[in-house]
Amino acid sequence: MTAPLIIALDHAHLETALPLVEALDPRRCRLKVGKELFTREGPKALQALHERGFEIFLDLKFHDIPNTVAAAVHAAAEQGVWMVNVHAAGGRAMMHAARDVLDRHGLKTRLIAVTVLTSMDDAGLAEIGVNSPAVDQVMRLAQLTHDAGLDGVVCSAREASALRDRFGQEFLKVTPGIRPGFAQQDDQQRVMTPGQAFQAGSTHLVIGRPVTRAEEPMAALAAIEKELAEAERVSLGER
Ligand SMILES: O=c1ccn([C@@H]2O[C@H](COP(=O)(O)O)[C@@H](O)[C@H]2O)c(=O)[nH]1
Repeated sequence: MTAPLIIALDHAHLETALPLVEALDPRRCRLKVGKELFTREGPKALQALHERGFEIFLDLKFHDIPNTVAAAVHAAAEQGVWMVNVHAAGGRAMMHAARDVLDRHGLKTRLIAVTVLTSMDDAGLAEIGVNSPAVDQVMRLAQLTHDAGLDGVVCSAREASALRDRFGQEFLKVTPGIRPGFAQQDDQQRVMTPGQAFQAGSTHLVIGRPVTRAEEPMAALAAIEKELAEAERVSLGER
């Protein structure tokens, strides 16, 4: 199995993230840099992680007018990140513009779109005027994302099997909200365990606090890898 794990470096400073980074191995995982770390440290954080051999998912979830988002996606891709994302709710024209700028410049950075945040449940969606279950809204935004030619979506693992059925294995399903049995749910609503997520068809599992806040992060990571290997054995046995 090529490592499907993406560790979310939700640290305040590069300096506090580096001890964990030094313990990790680029063959075992990719790294996700999000709003907090990037806002404080900027491109130098990407450079430091690239120098250590990691592929980076720059998770800034761009959501603005097409011209602005395309320029931001271009800027991210120029820094050599493996993956970048936008909000699908920004709409078809915005996603087209982002796709187009990468294609015109021959940039291979994966471009994906956030459907419904994993911290949202049906009640939370209703509060913002979306009166359909999360899974329906995910499928609606994923269809738009697919039509706009993006490489995949951010969704919860709970929607992964429906997405696999409609769009196939190649369309990326990047799933945060992963909670192993030993971890707390925190602010996540639509959660699954690593094994369940793998079996449901997640192509990449984003994991933050269950590893980064664990008393022994490397032991937590090893337990997750063991669970994934077991899930893979089961799924191979089923074929
Ligand atoms: O729908 C989404 C989109 C992004 N995230 C990000 O993933 C990680 C999850 O961290 P945990 O500590 O494992 O909860 C975090 O960086 C979020 O910004 C998400 O959770 N849900």
